[in-house]
Formats: sequence, structure tokens, C-alpha cells
Amino acid sequence: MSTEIIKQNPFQSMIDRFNIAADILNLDESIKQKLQRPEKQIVVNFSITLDNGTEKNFEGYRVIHNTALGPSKGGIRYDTAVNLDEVKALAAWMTWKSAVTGIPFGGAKGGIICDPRTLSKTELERITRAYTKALADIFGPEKDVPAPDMGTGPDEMGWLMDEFSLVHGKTIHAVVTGKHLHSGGSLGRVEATGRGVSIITLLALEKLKIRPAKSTAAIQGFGNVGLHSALFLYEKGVKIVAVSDVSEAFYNPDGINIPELILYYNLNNKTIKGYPNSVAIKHEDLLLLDVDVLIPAAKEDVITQKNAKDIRAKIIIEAANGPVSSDADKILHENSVLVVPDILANAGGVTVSYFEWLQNSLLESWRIHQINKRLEDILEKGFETVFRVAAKHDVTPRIAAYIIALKKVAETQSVKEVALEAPQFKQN
Ligand SMILES: NC(=O)C1=CN([C@@H]2O[C@H](COP(=O)(O)OP(=O)(O)OC[C@H]3O[C@@H](n4cnc5c(N)ncnc54)[C@H](O)[C@@H]3O)[C@@H](O)[C@H]2O)C=CC1
Ligand SMILES: O=C(O)CCC(=O)C(=O)O
Repeated sequence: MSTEIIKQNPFQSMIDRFNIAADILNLDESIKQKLQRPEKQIVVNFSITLDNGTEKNFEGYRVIHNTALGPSKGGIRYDTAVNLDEVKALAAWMTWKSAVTGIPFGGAKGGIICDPRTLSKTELERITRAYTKALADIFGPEKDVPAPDMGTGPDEMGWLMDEFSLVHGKTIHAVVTGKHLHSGGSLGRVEATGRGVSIITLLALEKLKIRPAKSTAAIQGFGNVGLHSALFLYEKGVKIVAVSDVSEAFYNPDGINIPELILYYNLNNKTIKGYPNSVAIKHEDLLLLDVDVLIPAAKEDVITQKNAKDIRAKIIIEAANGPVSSDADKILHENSVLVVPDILANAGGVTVSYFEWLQNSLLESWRIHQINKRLEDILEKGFETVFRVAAKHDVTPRIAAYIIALKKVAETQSVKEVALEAPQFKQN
């Protein structure tokens, strides 16, 4: 019999945590059912002409999980592993993330099954425009507002904004966030998720009374989130001893010079492969290093029942969405590993996306220090609230974050439903 543990479904991980928090809140069964399921799941198929002249079909998704707190918000992922269950989980996490941080948005997520590394820029543009056209009735500044996620960035968001504007016959900046500045983007959005991760990491270190300048960290993933998390923590004196991307993982006990690594990455087609000043290690071993902070910043389910017992980090900051599966939660808790959950730890991105959406809607342009200060205030407040609720209910920070989010969304959803059911009186 195989001893291989089956990879946990990220949607199931979301539901497992949801159920624990819902039971503590004593949530009504009907509202529980409603909040577990997405409001809408859309599958689109479209084809584009590749650069070599052939036609290729692509499948894409957009899942709107919940809109009780506001227009749905969430990134679009380009990856070969994209599937509906993954997008459903990511969409629900967006709902809880906005609720925990007090951002007036609901949750959504999208994705296209493709490998962006093998597609040219013009092919990516055609894919993005075709996907946008197929979803032109779903997106909208007051309806559903996409943003970047794995495999996408300001280019894709700019094309989406342009295509949506073409369909609607006018320029509509606020339909998407994470755009280039010249397309109506906000200062600070590119680095916002990593900045948020660093703010949360420093707060977690403080909780365990570890001085940043005496601490060590390992970071999995060196894309938008991993790179900026590494840079900001390096600037605060944290010694980053290991980093990885999909091509390579490496270790340097004396600490990696992150600005130098970023220079190397930019000169080498956005990969860290072959960086000289360190020792190559196995990808999976990065997660098991004896460090103060482990920052998974790549993808879901990298810490599971299989390796959780071997984790030696004191703190895990979930920079990625869903890097720890629910079957690993108990093991980590029993081993006193402090896990700061994704729906708080990586909320810096959606927070500055909210600022971008506000600036677009108000035709304003904010200064960077104003943006960073507001971001810091929101995340500090989120962190304090999560840890206060965790202490009150004697639960992990993750379950505390779910309690806060579910309570807020359930209350708003219930009020809306009562209003819908109320008899309509005719006015004279
Ligand atoms: N971009 C954003 O603003 C936000 C992203 N996130 C989450 O953060 C995570 C990363 O997203 P981005 O940085 O935007 O994506 P990205 O596409 O910019 O970077 C992903 C990185 O992960 C690496 N990677 C992939 N598989 C790996 C593996 N097996 N081992 C090691 N590294 C691996 C890639 O090589 C790349 O360096 C995702 O879970 C995403 O949902 C969360 C909040 C906001
Ligand atoms: O910036 C946003 O609106 C959403 C970013 C995102 O997809 C996420 O937080 O997972």
C-alpha cells in the first residue's frame, strides 16, 4: 500500500477552518450553508491565435464567493494547475481577508489554465483580452474588481482595464487594481503584499520577544510576494538564510544579500537559478530549516500532515494563500509553532488595491507615505484584533481570524436577507 498522503483539497481546508469558527459562533445552519458556497461560479472557454498562427483554446474561471460586504474583489491567476476547487477556495479566502482587515469588499478569484512562462507577451495580451471580453458583464467597479495573483501583474491588469473600457465605450480605471501607474495604478501596490508580510512578521517577532536584528528567516517563492517580503525584512535587519523559486532553492547561513539577489534576478530573466553566493538545497528542505521565521510565498498545501511535524521554525507567516493545509494545523499548534494565517498575513495587497480603487473612483492620486501609513495602521489593527480574539476564545490566530470574518459577513448577510423577506408596503 502506498504511504503517500493525498494532497488536501484547498477548498476542503477552507471548509474545515470555517466549520470550527462557525461552531464557536453558533452560526445558524442556513447561513452556514450560504457562506460556504460561492454566489457564482463562471467557467469560460475561449480561443486565441498563437504567434505561430495556430488557434488554441483556453479554459478560465471566475468565482464570486460573497458580496455581503461590498463588490467582490480578488486576483486572477495564470498557472497550469488552476482548477475550480482551487479558485473557489481562493475566492472564499478573499471574502474572509477583506472582512478581517475591514476592507469594504466581498471575495472573488479568477484563473486561466496556462503556463505564462511559455507564452509570449502578445499571446498573454490576447488571452487576457479574450478572458475579459468573456467576463465583461461580470466585472465592474461596483460589481467585481479583479487584481493580480500568481503569474499575473500590472501588464495583464492594464490590458484588462483597456479591454473592459473598449467593451463599455469609455475609460473605466476602477474596474481592476494592480495596474501600471500610467494606466491609473497606485503607488505602492506592486510591493504592497510583501510590505504587509514584513509588517506582520515584525509584529509576530515582537510577540515572541525576538529582535529582528537577531532573527533568521527562510522564504519559499521569489515572485512578487516573496521578493518584496525578503527585501523589506532584509532592510529591517532580519537575516534571510534561504530562498527558493520554482527552479532552485538555496541556503547561506551567513545571510543572503537580498538587494544583490534582486539585481541578479532582474538580469537573469526573473529567476534566481544559478545565484552564486550560496549552497543549493532541496526545495522541500527549505521548509524544514531551523529558522525563527518561515515564509511560504509560493502556493497552496506546501505544509501538510506529511511534513508539519518536521517544521523547526518558531513562526510561519502565510504570505501565500493556503500554504498550510488544515490537516497540518493541529500538528503545528501542538508543536507551538505560531502560524499567522494568510487572510491576515498577505492582506497588504488587497488593502492597497482598495486604496487604488478609491483613488480611481475619486479621481485622486495619493502620496506613497500616506499609502504606507494607512496600510500599516490597518494591518496593525487587524493583527491586534486577531490576537485579542484568539486569547478570548483560546483558539489559534487562524481560527480567531475566521471568527472575526464570519461574524462580520454573517451579520451583514442576515440583515440583507431579513430586508429582502420584509413585506413591501406601498407608499402613497
Ligand atoms: N500578488 C499579490 O498581490 C498577492 C499574492 N498572494 C499569494 O502569494 C502567492 C505568490 O503570489 P505571487 O508572488 O503574486 O506570484 P508570482 O507568480 O509573482 O511568484 C510565485 C513564485 O513562486 C515560485 N514557485 C512556484 N512554485 C514553487 C515551488 N514549488 N517551490 C518554490 N517556489 C515556487 C515561482 O517560481 C515564483 O518565484 C500566491 O499564493 C498568491 O495567491 C496573496 C496576496 C496578494
Ligand atoms: O489586490 C487584490 O485585490 C487581491 C489580491 C489577491 O488576490 C489576494 O489577496 O489573494
